[in-house]
This record gives sequence, C-alpha cells and structure tokens, in this order.
Amino acid sequence: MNTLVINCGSSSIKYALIDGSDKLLLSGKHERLGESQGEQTHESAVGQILQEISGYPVDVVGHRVVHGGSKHAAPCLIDEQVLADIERHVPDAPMHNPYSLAAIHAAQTALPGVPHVALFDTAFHARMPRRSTTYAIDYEVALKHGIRRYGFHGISHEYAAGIAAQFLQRPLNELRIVTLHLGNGASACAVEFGRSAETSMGHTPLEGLVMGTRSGDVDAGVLLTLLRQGYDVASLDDLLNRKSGLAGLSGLGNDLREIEIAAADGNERCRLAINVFAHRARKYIGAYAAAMGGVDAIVFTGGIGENSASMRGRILQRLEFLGVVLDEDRNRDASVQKDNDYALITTPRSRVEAIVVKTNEELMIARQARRLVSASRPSASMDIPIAVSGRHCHLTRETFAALFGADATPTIAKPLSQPGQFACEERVNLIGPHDRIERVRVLGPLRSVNQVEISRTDEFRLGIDAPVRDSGNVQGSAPITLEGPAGSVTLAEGLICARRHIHMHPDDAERFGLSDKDEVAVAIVGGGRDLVFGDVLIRVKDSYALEMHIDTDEANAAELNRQQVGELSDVDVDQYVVVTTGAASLVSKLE
Ligand SMILES: Nc1ncnc2c1ncn2[C@@H]1O[C@H](COP(=O)(O)OP(=O)(O)O)[C@@H](O)[C@H]1O
Ligand SMILES: CC(=O)OP(=O)(O)O
Ligand SMILES: [Mg+2]
Repeated sequence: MNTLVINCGSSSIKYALIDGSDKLLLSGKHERLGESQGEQTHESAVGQILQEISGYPVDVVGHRVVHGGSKHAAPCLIDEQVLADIERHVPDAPMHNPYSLAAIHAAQTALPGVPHVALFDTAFHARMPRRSTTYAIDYEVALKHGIRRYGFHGISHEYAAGIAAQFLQRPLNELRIVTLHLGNGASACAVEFGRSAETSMGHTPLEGLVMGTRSGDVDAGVLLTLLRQGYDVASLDDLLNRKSGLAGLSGLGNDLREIEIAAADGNERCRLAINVFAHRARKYIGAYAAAMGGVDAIVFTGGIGENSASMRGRILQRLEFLGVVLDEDRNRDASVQKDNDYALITTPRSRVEAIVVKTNEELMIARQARRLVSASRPSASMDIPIAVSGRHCHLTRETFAALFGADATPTIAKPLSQPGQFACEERVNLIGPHDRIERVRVLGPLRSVNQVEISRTDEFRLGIDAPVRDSGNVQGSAPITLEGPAGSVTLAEGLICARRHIHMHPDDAERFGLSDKDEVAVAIVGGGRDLVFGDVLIRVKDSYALEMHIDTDEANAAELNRQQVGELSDVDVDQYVVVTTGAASLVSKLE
C-alpha cells in the first residue's frame, strides 16, 4: 500500500511517497511558498508534487493538518464535515489551515479515487490535563469563545519521544522527556510517560518559544498597548506571526544559519536574537522538568534542533543542576539523517540524556493513514467481544493435588471462549490477612506456574496489595494461601490483578492494524457510564480468539451488563487510530 504524504507547513510543503513496509520511494520539499507575488503557492507546489508522483500507484493520501480543534483527537478520513472543521479553525492557525485546505482540494481533485486522511498536529496533545489546557481568564468568557490551549507539532513530538525511548532502551511509558521541536515553527513538549502533559504552543501556534517569524510568549498587555497605539487585528497578526521571532529581532530574516554567521561577525541584534531564543527554550526545559517532577531525557529535533550544535549548546548551558552534562565533541559532531536518526550529545555521567533526533513526520503520517485505511475497510467487522473475568485461579499439577487430593484431576464444567480453556467444577478458598473469599473458580488446563487473579476490591477484602500484571508474569507478585477440600497451600507469589488486554488472532491483528504488545485505549459507550480504558495490552497468537478481558471492577465501573460498544480508539507510541465499531457483547462471564 503506497501512501502519499503531504506535510503542509507555514512556508513549506514536505512530501513523501512511502510503501506498505515504510520504504521511502521518493520525497522532497518546496520552500518559501507564497511569500510574494509571482512566487510559488502551496497549491501550485501540490500540483508539481502530483505530477512528480504520477507514475506511481497511490493507495492513500495522508495530509498533515495543523489545527483540528477539540474534535479531532485521532486521524480521520476527510469528508465534508472534516473540511468544515479545518475551515472553522482557520482563524486559529492562519499560517497553516488555509494552506492545508488548498493542498487537500488540489490532491482530492488529482486523486479522487483514493481515501484522503487528515492527521492533526493537535491530536497528540488532546489528552493534556485541564490544568495545561486552561488559560486563567474569565471562565465563562473562555467557554463562550472556545478559548483553550491545544498544542501543535504533536506528530513530531510523539515521533521524537518514541525514537528517544528506543535509543534509551526503556519503555516510553516509564520516561519523562522534554522534546524541543525547533524548526521555523518551534515548540516544547513535556512527554510524561508517553503522553503530552504540557506543551508551549497554545490556542494558536503563536504561544511559547521564539520562532522564525513568530514572537512566542508576549505579555498580553503589550497587545493592549499596541492596540491603543493604533494597531488593529490585521497589523497585530502580521507583527506577531510574520515580523517577530528571529526575523524581527535580527532584522535579517528567519534563517538561523544566516543569523549565526552575522552574530559571529559581531552583529548585535543577531546575537540578541540567538540569546533570546536559547534563553526561552532553556526556561521551558526547567519548567517542564518541574511540571513532570523530573526529567530523563531532553530531545532536540526540527531544522534548528537537528542542525545547530551551537544553539543546542547554548540551550543546555546552566542545566547542570538538573543533571545535564553536555559532551562538547559529541554535540559538535552530531549528525542525523533519515537512516541514522539519532545522536547522543551528553557524557556517560550525565543523569539526563540529551539526544538529537531527526524528525520524520512523513513516516508517522504514512503509518497512521495506512492503519486507518486498513482498519476501516468496510468488509471487516470491528466488533470487540468483551469478557468479564471473575476472580479465578490457574494451578500447577502439584498445587491441584495438594488442594484436591493426590489422584484428583480437573473436572470440566464448561468450555471458555479461548480455545482449549475451560472452567472447572473445582473451587478453592482464598485466605488473606483480613478476610477470606470462598469458592473461587479453578480454570483449566493445569499450568506450569500458579496464578491467582482477583480484582482490586477483592484485594481490599483480603488485605493484600497485589500488583497489576500481564498474565504469566507472576515473579515477585503477592503471596496467597489457598484452601481446598484436601489441604491448604501457601504460595510465596502468584496473586495478581490482571492487566486488561485483548486477545487477537493474527488475522484480527492485521484487520485492526495492530501488533502483539501494542497498547490501545478502548472506549465503552452506550451503557450510561461511558468510559475509556487506557493501557489495554494487545496479545496476538494463533490460538487466540478476538476478545477483550476485563475484571469485575472494570466492568462495573463501565456499567457493562448489557450489549455495549467497545471502540478501539487509541494506539500507543507511533500509531493512532479510530476504527468503526459494531456492538461488542458480553460473551462470557466466569463464576
Ligand atoms: N545547519 C544549520 N544550522 C543552523 N540552523 C539551521 C541549519 N539547517 C537548518 N537550520 C534552520 O532550521 C530552520 C528551519 O527548520 P525546518 O524544520 O526545516 O523548518 P519548517 O518548520 O519550515 O519545516 C531554519 O531556521 C534554518 O535556518
Ligand atoms: C505548528 C507549526 O508551527 O508548524 P510549522 O513548524 O510547520 O510552521
Ligand atoms: Mg516545522
């Protein structure tokens, strides 16, 4: 499946044609679009791109759209409604959304028979906490005018954080990372345990860091002063979006390379521009480390972040107190390309690692567009049956014998939905320090390791704190005493609260566009207590049948006692997808 990616920026369009296995077939960039009369526009650039790819089959087109508002927390197929949503946010992203619309129209006209998918810069930030999305202005006024913080560059922040985690060989959901996307537009993001917790751009892509032509943070009182001096909306827009930032400070334009050369020659305004840029970025690193309660890594990406060693060095000055020890040589020599996409620039004794990452928004867009399109093929049913697991235990042959007698064997009471699994007639009592729970079902067949699965409520009752674990991972879990008709057994470990998960056959996984160990969120809707379950593990095996497993606490919290809809809505790390769903039914209830 070939995906054409159109990454529409404020003054440039990057494009790429990427095949189904992430291979780059061609790519390029058109810059300095629409700056003055007679120059190339975003629309004419798209025309050229479409000509260039005319010899290649295209199965899907992925469009980067900067502003999706609150409605678009995930990629979506572009239809009239989506176009209207992008249009509605033109005033909030005046340097981006109009060009995206133009690019989409041109591409849809040239490639009418293929799905066009919108991927939003705002989506990664959609679940920021309210304290991060809220401005401290009159609550009612903010509500009335939809004034809130959204955040942008999400595709790049998510990608860069993912690459950093790979480099650090640690799970993203254990890391606190500050990502700095420093391009023509620039923003910082606090990626806390894989999610955007805070970011520097706000209601529009104007807040935060110093940018090529945008001011970033300015005291709102300055705008009032300028309004009193005769500025109006159009002239303020022009000043803050187009005549500020590096360009406004240096007087030399927005290209940092030229500013650095002039600064080295003693140009005071260029030196000031560089200092203000670095100082602002450094302030955000400190602020985000504080907001996350610590930081494991700082990631530089975007044209400036990837290429300007001197700017990286300045930004990281004075951060020794955080544990950042820059390696000057590594920083100077760091070079990132598409096939060598990261470089470490701190010393081995640095507690916080600083990493340069070559951003690849096009690859993220291609993967997500592909995933959305394969997941939404109409022939495939997207129902996810949900099974609620009551408390139960899996026993070894020895434990079973100790509890039920040396010659006893499990008696099948009824088969379960996972092939080969069954509920037994045999039951055991669980004995904890506070209380006991009687008649807990044994599941067969017998296993090589004991595992007792209970809910949090059961733990409170027993007086035991058992960890949330994937099935099979019982090492170091909680102890428990089991009582059967023939005797008692105290297990040193084996008691867990099972992590929610979805079993999938490889065919299902392909249909959903998922792989083993992916993490998704599942939205339960329609039961009167809608709930989104995050951190749902995907488990893929030939012997599995499609089914989501949750425990009784989780089922009760979502009022899951009748036909429900389970919507697979969020895929972790470098994937993000919404699939259409049908009814997911309660197919089996143990106990
Ligand atoms: N070698 C370099 N040294 C310093 N700055 C660089 C270098 N290469 C690119 N840049 C800067 O990167 C910025 C453009 O970043 P980029 O991410 O390509 O922009 P866009 O946001 O348009 O995609 C410009 O300010 C440019 O000067
Ligand atoms: C959101 C934003 O500023 O994007 P870009 O850097 O492409 O202008
Ligand atoms: Mg950019």
